[in-house]
Amino acid sequence: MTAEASGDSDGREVEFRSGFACFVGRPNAGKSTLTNAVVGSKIAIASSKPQTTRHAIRGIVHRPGAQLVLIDTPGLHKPRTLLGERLNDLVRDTWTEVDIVGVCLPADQKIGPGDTYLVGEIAALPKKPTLVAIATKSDLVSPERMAQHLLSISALEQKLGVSWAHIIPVSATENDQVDVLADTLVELLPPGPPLYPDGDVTDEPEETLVAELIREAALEGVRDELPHSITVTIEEMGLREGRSKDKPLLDIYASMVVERDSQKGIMIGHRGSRLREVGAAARRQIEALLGTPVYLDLRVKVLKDWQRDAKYLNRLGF
Ligand SMILES: Nc1nc2c(ncn2[C@@H]2O[C@H](COP(=O)(O)OP(=O)(O)OP(=O)(O)O)[C@@H](O)[C@H]2O)c(=O)[nH]1
Repeated sequence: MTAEASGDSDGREVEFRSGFACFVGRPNAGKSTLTNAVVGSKIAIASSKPQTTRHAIRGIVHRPGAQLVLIDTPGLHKPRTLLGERLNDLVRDTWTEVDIVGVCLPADQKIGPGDTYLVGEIAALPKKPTLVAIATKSDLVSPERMAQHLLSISALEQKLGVSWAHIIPVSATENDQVDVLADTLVELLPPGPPLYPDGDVTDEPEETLVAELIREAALEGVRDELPHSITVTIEEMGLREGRSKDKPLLDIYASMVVERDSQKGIMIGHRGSRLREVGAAARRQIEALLGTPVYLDLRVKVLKDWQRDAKYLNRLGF
């Protein structure tokens, strides 16, 4: 058996498949949760606040004879800030690079203008990816409602001039049909060599994952426009020197960046209570992800109106 081919049950050589897929859908459609479920590991931040995904995070699904790389994109939305515009560009760039696009259409909501706009945009791309329609959040609806939803999805083919390779209902939270979806995506991949070492689940640098986990903890319980104003930077990260190999400690110095002094107050909380809670929650998640005890030094910084400022955006890596 070579690295690029594996035997099937009859002992014949089958070609290795590899490629990229991404999930698209309106904000809150369940894209991040589904990416996590398919990859089987927590790599993309999922939260109940719409539009909290900012990075194209890749998760890697390994199957005998195939490798699927999943890209998690932010929801496409009407840009109100420079950050919004850059995020939309990022989404469009991603669509042109992937082999498969999974369009997430939440079963608990009627297909609306936002969805048809999105599918229409993909249909107009010069190089069309293979399209799979995914009826997400199947656990929230009755079989009757699901049947109706699947019919509406099917009707989009004629209405928008697209063609679904498959239409699949899934529940990411109940882990229903997630395997079926993963297998389907893998089957649709073109022949190609493995793209990542066996066993890697993501190519995101550890620092990005850590920053995302802190941001996820910071988003817990905040309201209104604040979720969009928070970003996290890692100032320094490294194993503490002088510790024995079996007792490592990872030092992380991180800042939660907000746009205004008033937001800083909210993030810190009464006598620092919120900051402590966020720090503790984030530390638990980071330790679980990296398997190392962590010392987390977490601060709050104000970068005035960073979402509208090109200089800040560049500095923050957007
Ligand atoms: N009941 C149920 N809830 C789900 C399911 N998948 C996602 N959710 C919930 O829906 C909300 C949004 O999920 P996300 O995965 O963050 O959605 P998203 O499409 O990535 O959102 P954006 O980042 O805003 O584009 C969260 O509260 C999830 O817990 C599902 O299969 N069933």
